Amino acid sequence: MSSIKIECVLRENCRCGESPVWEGASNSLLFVDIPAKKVCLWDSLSKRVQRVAVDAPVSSVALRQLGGYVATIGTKFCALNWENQSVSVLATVDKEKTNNRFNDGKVDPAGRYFAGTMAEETAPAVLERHQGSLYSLFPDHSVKKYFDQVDISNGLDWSLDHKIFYYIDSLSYSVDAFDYDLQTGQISNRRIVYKMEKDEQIPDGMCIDAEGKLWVACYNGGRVIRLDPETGKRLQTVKLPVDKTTSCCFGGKDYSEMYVTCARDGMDAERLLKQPDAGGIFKITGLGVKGIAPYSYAG
Ligand SMILES: O=C(O)[C@H](O)[C@@H](O)[C@H](O)[C@H](O)CO
Ligand SMILES: [Zn+2]
Repeated sequence: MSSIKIECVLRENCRCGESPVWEGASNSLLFVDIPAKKVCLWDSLSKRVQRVAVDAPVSSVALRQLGGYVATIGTKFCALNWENQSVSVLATVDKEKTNNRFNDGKVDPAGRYFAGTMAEETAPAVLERHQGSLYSLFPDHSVKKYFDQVDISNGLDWSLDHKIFYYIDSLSYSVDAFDYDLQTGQISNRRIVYKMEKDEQIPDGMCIDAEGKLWVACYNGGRVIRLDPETGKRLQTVKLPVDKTTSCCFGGKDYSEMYVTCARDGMDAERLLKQPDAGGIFKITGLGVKGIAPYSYAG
């Protein structure tokens, strides 16, 4: 057995930390704090953080082949120039839904930026139902809409052979799979691969490991779980010292470390006293499995 170590590497006090992405070229972790409207870049060597403020909730961030990053800000797919901190809009969705915003997003193996929307919450997981949709931004900046009726669009990733797209609508309490056509970006044949158990609470962000197994952050469950999408079985549970674990990614040397984001919003003063690292960035080592490098947006 490997010995698992969990460490809060950055006490960022995020209201809702999300979208951790490892940037190998800079040995850094990118992430967002959605309601705080900021994108952060934590240098794992110097331990320093750079922060860029934007003008609306920023729900995901990803690498861009041209340099800089892309991010979902409000209901816009945007390019983010890190050097001069400027944002340019690539496309806008849900124009008629004024209370909507983007939520989780990730780039597919062909360089398309997938992200879904949701109604803005009045409290964690309290919102008008069925307002969200799933979209992708193609490299030519055109937008494809896949489906609507989503509650909280979350965790997404692709199988190692790129033939399956994994997706979470949080309030369905399940992890779903679709057949994926990498050439066209089409999805089909939705099915459930895992149903959350009660104490696992709300499924949130997700990533795949180098063995094709899924890691799901459990919001209010204070853990990440490892799932076998082929058998539908949970293989492992790793508990963290914070309840509101929101997302996870692999990073570090050879992608052998896992980074986990979490939230403070929705915790009362007493809970916050017991969980002083809530809103921080956690590093898990000793998992004995590696991840894969993130894909970069191709437009
Ligand atoms: O980051 C997200 O996915 C949502 O924006 C968050 O608000 C919470 O994770 C959600 O409330 C949990 O269901
Ligand atoms: Zn999320």
